[in-house]
Amino acid sequence: MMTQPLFNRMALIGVGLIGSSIARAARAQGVVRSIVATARSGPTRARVAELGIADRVVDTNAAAVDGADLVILCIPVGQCGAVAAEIAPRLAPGAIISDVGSVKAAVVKDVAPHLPGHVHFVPAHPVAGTENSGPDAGFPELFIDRWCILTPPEGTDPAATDKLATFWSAIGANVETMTPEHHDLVLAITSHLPHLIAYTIVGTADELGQVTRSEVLKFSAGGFRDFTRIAASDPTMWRDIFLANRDAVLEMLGTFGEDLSKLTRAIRRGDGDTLFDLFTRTRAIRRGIVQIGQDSDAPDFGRPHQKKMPPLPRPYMADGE
Ligand SMILES: NC(=O)C1=CN([C@@H]2O[C@H](COP(=O)(O)OP(=O)(O)OC[C@H]3O[C@@H](n4cnc5c(N)ncnc54)[C@H](O)[C@@H]3O)[C@@H](O)[C@H]2O)C=CC1
Ligand SMILES: O=C(O)C(=O)Cc1ccc(O)cc1
Repeated sequence: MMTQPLFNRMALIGVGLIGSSIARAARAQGVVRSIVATARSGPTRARVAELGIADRVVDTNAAAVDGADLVILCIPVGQCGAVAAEIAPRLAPGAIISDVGSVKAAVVKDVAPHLPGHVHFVPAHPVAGTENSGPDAGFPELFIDRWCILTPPEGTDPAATDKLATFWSAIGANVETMTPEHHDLVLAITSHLPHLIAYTIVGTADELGQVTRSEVLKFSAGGFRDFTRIAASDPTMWRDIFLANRDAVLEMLGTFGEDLSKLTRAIRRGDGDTLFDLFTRTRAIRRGIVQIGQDSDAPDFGRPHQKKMPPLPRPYMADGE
């Protein structure tokens, strides 16, 4: 019985946390025959070559996609349109073009118009990550038991979507398909707003000047410490996410603001019942999430070396297994 890679040549444009994790996981699972990688900066390309996580490192995005049957953009969402324009003339007929961006509707709008009719565009978002960036931050187990959401535009060949779903399953993810708009609404509340809150609270604490550096460290065993981890996330990536998902984030912020006002009023009035009822409900929600097992403690993501990783799934076996 032969183990057949799912793709012949995978091109990764951008080899930071996500790109390098895909490279490591895809190689570990034998899902691709070879990996070509590129990144915008020379030092990153040199580091990727040094780490040996790709078979070939090339200098330009256009050169990277030559002959690739899978191309994944692993770059900030604000860069996707320009990069699609750069690579479009060199894309091989039948290739699957995907991305890993945290926002989907804007990426579809920016990328799709540049792509030739002879390729398949299947956007994706692995809902897995950490606050760290760059090729050294990646690890092959990142996607295990995490969701990967595919948002194929209408009219996408279902066989291409299925093939990309198989790829993500092979590197450990649970795959779900939805529209880009639905994705953006859900992620606005589950991921984007929490990051905005973390950036705000850490910024506010800093501005108030009520905590010195040493006191933050000393007393950060509680919630604030978790916020500082999230608020250490990449500024370029998160600037792009908020600009690209503006409408959904603003909608969620509106609701959040109303709820915050209700809590403010309850505190001002000494209305303990309102506080207690909410905290009881949210505790049950957290316990439900943990039982479902789709999410573990977020702080652990940031310290993968301290986390006991589940075993990798067995190598991908193509037809004839
Ligand atoms: N960091 C996280 O936890 C997660 C990030 N994502 C998404 O994945 C994407 C990448 O994020 P990370 O890997 O964390 O970023 P990163 O900062 O670690 O890596 C980004 C890579 O893109 C390259 N790059 C930037 N602009 C480029 C261009 N124009 N051409 C070629 N290369 C370019 C950089 O050189 C770098 O190698 C983003 O769109 C982000 O929204 C998705 C899930 C989780
Ligand atoms: O580090 C964390 O807690 C994250 O939430 C990582 C993350 C960041 C962006 C995504 O689109 C998905 C996951």
